[in-house]
Amino acid sequence: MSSILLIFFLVSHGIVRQNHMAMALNDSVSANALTLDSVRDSLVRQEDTIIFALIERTRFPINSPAYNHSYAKFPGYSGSLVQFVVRETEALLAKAGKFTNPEEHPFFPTDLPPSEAPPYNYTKVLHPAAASININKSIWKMYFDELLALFATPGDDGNYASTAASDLVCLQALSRRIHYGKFVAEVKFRESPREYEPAIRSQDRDALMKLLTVESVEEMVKKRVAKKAMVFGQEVTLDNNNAKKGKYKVDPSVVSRLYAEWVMPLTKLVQVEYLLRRLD
Ligand SMILES: O=C(O)C(=O)C[C@]1(C(=O)O)C=C[C@@H](O)C=C1
Repeated sequence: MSSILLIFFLVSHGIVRQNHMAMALNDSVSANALTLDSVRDSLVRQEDTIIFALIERTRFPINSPAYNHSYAKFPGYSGSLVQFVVRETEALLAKAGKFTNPEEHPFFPTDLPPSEAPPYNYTKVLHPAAASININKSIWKMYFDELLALFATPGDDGNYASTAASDLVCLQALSRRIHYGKFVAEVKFRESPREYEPAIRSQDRDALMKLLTVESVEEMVKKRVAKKAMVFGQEVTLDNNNAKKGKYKVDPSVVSRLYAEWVMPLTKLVQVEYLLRRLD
């Protein structure tokens, strides 16, 4: 029963998000309305999603059996509980049409079932080569090998399935944000094709990285996400005297570091990968 509830939660969650992002495509990333401001607005909004997802994950301690390959045997699987939850959920959401949206990228793309939903005509914004770019392997590694230990408290409360469901929400939010680099790169290319074309023709990664980097924006992003972590993660009480000042559900410096060391560098990597293929 509980696994049915879990799947139901994940499905409804995925579908709600998909509708939200489909709106984003229609509203802010329609082919003509594509501007650097509109894609940056989406990145700013996605910060909220990521920070709330991290806050939700902090409801559980680290719960390491969820990541231990020998914890449980699920039929047909040799991996961990979290792999089982992510694979099974992605298979279900694939049938419901999730991955027909160019903003969505599966963590386990091999053997995904086809969509059984009626096709939706997403605005075609990206170069077709975008479909070949999926860096979720690096995002998975970063999340489990580096990030998790920085914000989840030590301990074990037995809630492994819910923990895995929370991890999935974090992973999806991070993946969507990082792969949004495709849209950022497309808008940058459209705004100054003459600047980008020589570096694309010579397949010069370093030159592309230099062209697309805006350090002042990165500084702003790092400060803003730390501030959001303070605002979203504070203890809210009606009694001012009881407010636990300076105690946040997720450490603002960890969120800032997440963006500085992983989210922005990986978004830039996606941008470079996309631009390298932009003239194919
Ligand atoms: O806003 C941009 O111009 C982006 O390319 C996005 C982004 C980011 O990931 O937030 C990445 C590279 C830039 O150096 C600044 C910010």
